[in-house]
Parts: sequence; C-alpha cells; structure tokens
Amino acid sequence: MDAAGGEQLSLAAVRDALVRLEDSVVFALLERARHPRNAPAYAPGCGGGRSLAEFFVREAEALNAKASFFHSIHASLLRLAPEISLTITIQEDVPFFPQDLPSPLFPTKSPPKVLHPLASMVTVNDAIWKMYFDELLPLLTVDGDDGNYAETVALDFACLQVMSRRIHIGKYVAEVKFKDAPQDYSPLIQAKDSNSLMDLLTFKAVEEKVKKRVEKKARTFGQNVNLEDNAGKQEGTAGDSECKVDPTVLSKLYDQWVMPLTKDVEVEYLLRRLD
Ligand SMILES: C=C(O[C@@H]1C=C(C(=O)O)C=C[C@H]1O)C(=O)O
Repeated sequence: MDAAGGEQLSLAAVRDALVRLEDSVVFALLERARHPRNAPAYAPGCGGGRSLAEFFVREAEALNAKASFFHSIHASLLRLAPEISLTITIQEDVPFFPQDLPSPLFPTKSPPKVLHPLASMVTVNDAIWKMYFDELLPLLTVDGDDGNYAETVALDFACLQVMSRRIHIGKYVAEVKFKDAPQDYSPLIQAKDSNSLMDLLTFKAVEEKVKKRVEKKARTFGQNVNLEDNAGKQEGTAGDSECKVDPTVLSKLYDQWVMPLTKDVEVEYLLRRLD
C-alpha cells in the first residue's frame, strides 16, 4: 500500500497489461476489417442528426454506465491479466460521451485508489474518435457496402473501447514513473514543462519493440489457419497479402497514434500530479 492507500504498481506489471491489450486491439480491428467501409453507418441520420455509429456508442455507454461499468473495471483487467489483477485495478474507463450518462443502478465495490483524483479529468477520447473514423478506418477497410450497419458499428464500438482503454492506461504508466523518480519529474511538473516531461517519459527502445510485436501479432493472428500442408511454408509466416489486415497498418497505428496519445495522457496526468 502507498500513502494514498493504493497498492503499489510496477512499470513491468503495467507494461505487461499493455502487451496483453495488444491482442485485444489486433483482434478487434481484424473483426472490423471483415466488413467493408459501410459509409451509411457514419452518415448523419435521424435522432438529432447523429450517425448510427454515434447513436450506438452513446447508447452502449449509457447501458454500461447503468451497469456501473465506468465505476468498477476490476473485471476488465482481470480478464486481460489474471495474475496481475492483484496489483492493478483500473479505476475507470473513459467514456466518449460523458455528458448525461445515467447513474449506476447497481452497487459497486470501489477499487483501491491508485491514481491522483484529478486523473478522471484526463481524456483524449476526442482525438481517438477522430483518428479512428478519419484515419484508421480508411486504411483498415475496403471501399464498399455490405448492408451490415448494426454489426459494423458494434465492431467500431469494440475497437474504440479497447483503444481508449489502452491509451488511458497511460495514467497508470505515468503514476509509476512519477513514483519511481519524483525528484526528476517534480521540477518539470512545477515548471509545467510539457516538452521535457515528454522527453523524460519516452523510451524509444520500448516503442520500437511495441511496433515490431504488434506487426507480428497482426501477421500471426490475421492468417487463415488450415490443415493442409502450406507448400513447405513455416507455420506463422503468412505473407502480408494473405493477412486479414495489412500488418503494417497495425504498426503505423501504434507508431503514429496509439503511442503518441498514450504519452499525451501521461503528460496530461503528470501536469496535474502535484495539484
Ligand atoms: C507506455 C510507456 O511510455 C511510453 C509509451 C509507450 C507506449 O505507448 O507503448 C512506450 C514507451 C514509452 O515511450 C512505457 O514506458 O511503457
């Protein structure tokens, strides 16, 4: 237990959670890529001019809120990493539409407080939303319309949710880094020096490994598995053209958006850490 009554986290444990979440991110994107773009799902429609995609996310989040989802996320990391659930509990996932969420209808057990109370103010979901619909979907999906709009937006929601969770775990990464070296972080926080904080919390070698591993996971999870001899090919070495998603799209996703946004979360969290 630390001074705030929270349990001690280690950087290794949080990084382990991030590695496991890569699997969920890759699988969610593979599922979405089974459908073409399905543009009508994103066109403004009825219900205040909202698209089906926005309608679905708002309604799904309202349901999640009633079921106390945003207040008790023990289960999500339990599923991801049963053996580290004792050391990490995520205080809350971050909704895309926090305004007007209904109150929880069921009692919850509060997880131990690990983060600074102002952590709940840190969100980059607007940037994730824009990135997903404007940049990633065109790379991930082929042009076309198969009419499966409801399934499509349910898959979009799964992608958004898992990417948001991954990126907002940056709060936990930042907390651990701060606790490990308060003497290095505190002066920069006091000086509100975002650029130097960014430099201090960046580990380029770790990022290179993340990119390579995610690309490899996309290549491995995205191949068609069959029982015939694969013309002498080694197992697990599908060519990129045989993959369900282009593996380089996944490494680009992490390189250009997921890791930079995770680091933005880290910086934003740290800037409030001494308040
Ligand atoms: C998350 C971390 O902070 C930064 C962000 C990384 C990421 O998003 O994967 C990786 C390394 C760091 O530059 C970390 O140190 O593990």
